[in-house]
Formats: sequence, C-alpha cells, structure tokens
Amino acid sequence: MDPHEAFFDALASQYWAAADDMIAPALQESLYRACRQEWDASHFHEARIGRQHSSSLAPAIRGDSICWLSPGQASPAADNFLLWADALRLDLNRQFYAGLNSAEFHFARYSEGRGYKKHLDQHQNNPQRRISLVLYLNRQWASADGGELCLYSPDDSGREIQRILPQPGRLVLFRSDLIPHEVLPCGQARWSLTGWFRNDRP
Ligand SMILES: O=C(O)CCC(=O)C(=O)O
Ligand SMILES: [Fe+2]
Repeated sequence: MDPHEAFFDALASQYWAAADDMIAPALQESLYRACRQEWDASHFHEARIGRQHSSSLAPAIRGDSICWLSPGQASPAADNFLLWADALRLDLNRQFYAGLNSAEFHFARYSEGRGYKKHLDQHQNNPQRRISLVLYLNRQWASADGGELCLYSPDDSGREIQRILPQPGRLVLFRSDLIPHEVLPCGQARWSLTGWFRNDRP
C-alpha cells in the first residue's frame, strides 16, 4: 500500500490533508537552516496583497515576509525540496489527473502578533493555483503559541472545519479554489515554506 494513500484519500474526500511524516526530518531541518540563512541575509520582503500592478502592503490583513525559492539559485536544501515537491506533483497528477504542470514556493516568516486574515489562494489574480502546500519549519510550537492555520468549509466560509498547529515538519495540502483559510496571530516568530501547484496553460 502507498504510505501516502491515507493522505491522498483525505485530500480527495475533504479537500485538505495534514500529516507529520511526509517529509524526512533531515530535509525539514536543513530547510529550516536555509530559511534562517535567507532571513539573516535580508532576502525576505514583506508580502503584498491584491493584483500584481495595484498590490499593497497591508500588514493587518497579511502579516508575513517572504522569500521566493528559485531552482539552482537557492540552497541545496531548497533544491532537494523542489525535487521532492516535483515528485509529489507527479503523484498528485497520477491520483487526481490534476494536470499540474508547474509550482512556486516561498519561505514565510510571521513576526510575533502577525497572521493572515481569511482568504482563498485561488483568486482572479492567480487562477492557475490549484493545490496549496504549507510545510512548517518551526523548531518547536506549543498550543499557547497560537498561529494556527484555520480551515473553513468549502460550502460555508463561516464554518471552521479544522485548526492546525504549525508544528515542526507538519505538511498541509488543500484545494486552492475551495478552502478558505486564515492564519491566527502567532505568539512567536512562525517559519514555514508555502507554495502552490499550478496548472499553467502552455
Ligand atoms: O502559513 C500558513 O499556515 C498558511 C499561509 C497562507 O495561507 C498563504 O500564504 O496563502
Ligand atoms: Fe493562503
């Protein structure tokens, strides 16, 4: 049996899935170190909201700073992650005939007190985003640290269906077009790798 079968089943039936054993601890640890290096090198910038040409900073809505990963230019850890993510993309295509043909990822850091208000990842600006991925890189995280990812019902965006603590190595996938979600304010700096599997028409 495919060890990821339960994960894919959950994604198919409830449009989201979370697991703590999808990524090797050594890769997670090296990604955390790579992410910290990018932060220390001032390679992060504050994330913006809205359309590309009229986007704005709105830290009360979206409070993270991000650093995009580009193949070959990033660290060996990031390159290993991109290879791993590409294998996952092919698995998703096999399982769901999803036609995912590209992906984009960034490191993200939320300072203490910051979050990201409820939103969908697939919007007019980004119709190509199909599956969202979040991998938490925090070294440790307790419930008292807040910063949960809250998922809401695809049928009723007012109904919370799950709260997920950003614990080390935890991976979450969800349908970018269907699952409204929110990052609650965090009690300490919150580190993650976030991205999207896309369907870009040739
Ligand atoms: O970090 C998370 O838990 C989710 C981040 C998110 O929703 C986003 O970057 O669009
Ligand atoms: Fe999001």
